[in-house]
Amino acid sequence: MIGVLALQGDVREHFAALTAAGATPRQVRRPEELAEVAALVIPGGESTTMSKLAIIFGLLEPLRERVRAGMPVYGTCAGMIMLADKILDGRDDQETIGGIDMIVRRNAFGRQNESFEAEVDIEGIEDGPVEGVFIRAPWVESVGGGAEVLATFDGHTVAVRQGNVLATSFHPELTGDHRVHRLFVEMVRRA
Ligand SMILES: NC(=O)CC[C@H](N)C(=O)O
Repeated sequence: MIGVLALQGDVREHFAALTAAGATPRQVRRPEELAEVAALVIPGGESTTMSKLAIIFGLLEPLRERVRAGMPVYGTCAGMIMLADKILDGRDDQETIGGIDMIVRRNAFGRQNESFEAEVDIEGIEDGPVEGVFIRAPWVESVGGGAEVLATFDGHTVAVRQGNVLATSFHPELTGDHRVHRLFVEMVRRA
């Protein structure tokens, strides 16, 4: 059973992608719901709003604890920002869950290009590149020793994995290509 953090963002699209990848998704809005899932997807959306709502719903600390305890998590775009140990260009009061030893810059591609698509080769994904949908997307400015870079675009890191935590700058849930979700479901099965 894989939860989708349903505070804000493209929750429905992740539900569809996870279902297509063979998982059973559940909405997570409350700590009790978090306790019932084995893994979690953090959708794209707006990380400042997600941060605020996670605090209001009493989820921030429980999320940090579960990630520290090894729960598999996958974050796309705003979800990637939520999984960064440190962010740049965030709001002053913006909190993250953390989990990946990386510095992520919010809206990094956005300054050049609000929204675009590009082919991205991802380590561990076979049968060619995925179509990366970038929407006011962050990039990974730097990663620490424990984090593994899985993909770059235009010289910038756009997919990272550290142990059971996976993050992409782009939105595979919007493409109908479920290979990244299948990769995550595999990670969950092996965890
Ligand atoms: N597509 C997205 O998730 C955009 C992320 C958004 N720019 C943020 O800072 O949270």
